[in-house]
Amino acid sequence: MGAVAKRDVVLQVDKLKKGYGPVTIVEAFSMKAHEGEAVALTGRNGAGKSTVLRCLVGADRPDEGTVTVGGVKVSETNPVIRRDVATVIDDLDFFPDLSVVEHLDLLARAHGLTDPDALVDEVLEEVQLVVQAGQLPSTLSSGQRRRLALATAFVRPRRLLVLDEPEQRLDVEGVQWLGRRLKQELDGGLAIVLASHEPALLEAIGAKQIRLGA
Ligand SMILES: Nc1ncnc2c1ncn2[C@@H]1O[C@H](COP(=O)(O)OP(=O)(O)OP(=O)(O)O)[C@@H](O)[C@H]1O
Repeated sequence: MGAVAKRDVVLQVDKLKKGYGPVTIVEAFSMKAHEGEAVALTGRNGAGKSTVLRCLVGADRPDEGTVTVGGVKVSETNPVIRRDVATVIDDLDFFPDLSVVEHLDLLARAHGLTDPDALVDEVLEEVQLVVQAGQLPSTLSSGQRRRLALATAFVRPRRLLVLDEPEQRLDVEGVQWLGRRLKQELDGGLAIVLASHEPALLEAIGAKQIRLGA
């Protein structure tokens, strides 16, 4: 029997508590995600999945508890965290006057890739936005905007991928593609944490499931 390689912990959450006003949404929430591991948050609408994900990427500050990535405490402004964590939590904050290809090129360069053309072309092909490469985000269909948001995660360095319902608005083939793509990422050693209502996607990537709420 071959030895199983020891996988490093990428994300560690300890006793996270987060609420809004007097309402506690999550409490005493702890989890880990190792290299090559997918962890899915499931549960009903309003259970707190997005709330947890926002705390994981530093977009929201926990009321209590700690979140670390590679041993470094998470904050959105920490350059180590910004380098290591690729996030697709929503797809609304595009620059209105940059085309699809310019978005991907800018992002890749901002993360230190000096000649990203080949990678950007490859990712555009993969998300089927080659024809739309010159369009502004506002002219894309809703599913195409989702594809662009997902593409942004694949043109930059990453150790941890955090995705909020990545299957949203994708067509059937798109969801199947996403399953295959995320599996490749896992095989390459990435850790993935996602919220999802799509059991087929979770099965495709062999995600460990954590159910929030009742
Ligand atoms: N900024 C906010 N102010 C007040 N309440 C909020 C805020 N953000 C979220 N909530 C509440 O927190 C709860 C959890 O919301 P959250 O978006 O985390 O749920 P979710 O599990 O991701 O749901 P869904 O499956 O519908 O996406 C909801 O009751 C929501 O109304």
